[in-house]
Amino acid sequence: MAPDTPAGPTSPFSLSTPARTLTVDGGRGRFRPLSAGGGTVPAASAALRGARAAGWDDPRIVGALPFRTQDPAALLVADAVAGGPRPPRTPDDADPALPAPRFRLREEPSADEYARLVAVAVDRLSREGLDKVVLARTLLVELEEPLDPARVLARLAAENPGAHNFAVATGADGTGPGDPRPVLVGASPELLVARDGPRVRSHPLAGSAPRHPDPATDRDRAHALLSSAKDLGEHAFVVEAVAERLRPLCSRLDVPPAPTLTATATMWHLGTPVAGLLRDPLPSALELALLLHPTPAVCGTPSDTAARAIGRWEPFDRGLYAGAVGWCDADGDGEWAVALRCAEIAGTRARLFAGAGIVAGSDPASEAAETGAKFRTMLNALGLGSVSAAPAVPAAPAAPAAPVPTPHGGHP
Ligand SMILES: C=C(O[C@@H]1C=C(C(=O)O)C=C[C@H]1O)C(=O)O
Repeated sequence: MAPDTPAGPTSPFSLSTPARTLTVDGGRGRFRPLSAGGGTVPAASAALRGARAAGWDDPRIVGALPFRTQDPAALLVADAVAGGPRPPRTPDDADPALPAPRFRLREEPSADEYARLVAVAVDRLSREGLDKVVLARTLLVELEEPLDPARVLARLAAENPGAHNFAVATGADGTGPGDPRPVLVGASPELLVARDGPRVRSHPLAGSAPRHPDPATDRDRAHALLSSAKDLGEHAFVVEAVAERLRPLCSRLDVPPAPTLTATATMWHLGTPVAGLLRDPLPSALELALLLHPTPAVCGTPSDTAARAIGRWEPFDRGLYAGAVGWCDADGDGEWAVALRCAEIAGTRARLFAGAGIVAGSDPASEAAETGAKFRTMLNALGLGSVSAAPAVPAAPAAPAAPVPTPHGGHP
């Protein structure tokens, strides 16, 4: 395993980015859940003050904010261990010799059902008063051996060196008696917000195309994305929303007039790096994350209408998926990534999430293929890279004798 393996199996929080790693030592570290009462921001300030008064070295709020603001967050106040930049990848990181595990898959909803849902959404957008809505689907994977979140995280970090790689104990109950608590593990390509003193940054993404193994086709896809009117329009909603929220707080805000390409191992995205200088009194990174979330990259435009449509149209609860994962220290500095390209792991089960922005010009089959391609990040990290590639979701391999048991409470 990588020498910088960011967390032991019991670590309740680990985040590793190209700039730093941040880990809560599950064995010896000091941490406690952030009490939900009285609002997140006052609770965070009180917890940080208390921890400082008690002599903690470097108390931070760490964890995850849910997609729906009314759902429970998974936040801790912790004496986190900060490390430097991630060392370069070692050949061992990717576990090349590991045999593909035996597994079963179930889609919720299936790629076809999802495409039908997208068609209905496209049809109803204007009647619902929506310019954009982000619709997601899930993939349930059941393996024979329990998954080790730390190992999955190490593989994600090896395969996605530019990402915000995270593992966060969700705080939810396990899915059955004796089941371990679920951990949200993922490799997000998207920076919701980072604050360093008065400097603020955000890197919204929207508009996507799957990578292709042939370099020429891969380049063609990237160029097509950069000039796609549908994707540029879908992207503009996100940048406008982020700029609109940040501008009143900033003495200066730089918003490039056009997006550039961001590449992950599996996807091309349109991205716009937004940077600014905050005015006094400086909002904390946690306040900024709560202010910006949910952006139209994961929700839609207008935001409230899109959130309600997602609640009606998606046949599952997002929980922490499409929320935000990150940290905020006692000075208010911090960094929050959008919780994407992730899975909730509990024991032998993983629930993968992937969504796509739907606008008037969306093609249902392409959006289904896009979500299929987005699953690849987690499938690869689970050792299921050989599962046939996108377009849609891979067919189940030969073998399943019995149906996959319900892996997620409340979804028969
Ligand atoms: C919703 C997801 O991704 C988001 C949606 C994108 C899009 O619609 O093009 C691109 C990047 C992300 O902001 C996801 O990965 O699940």
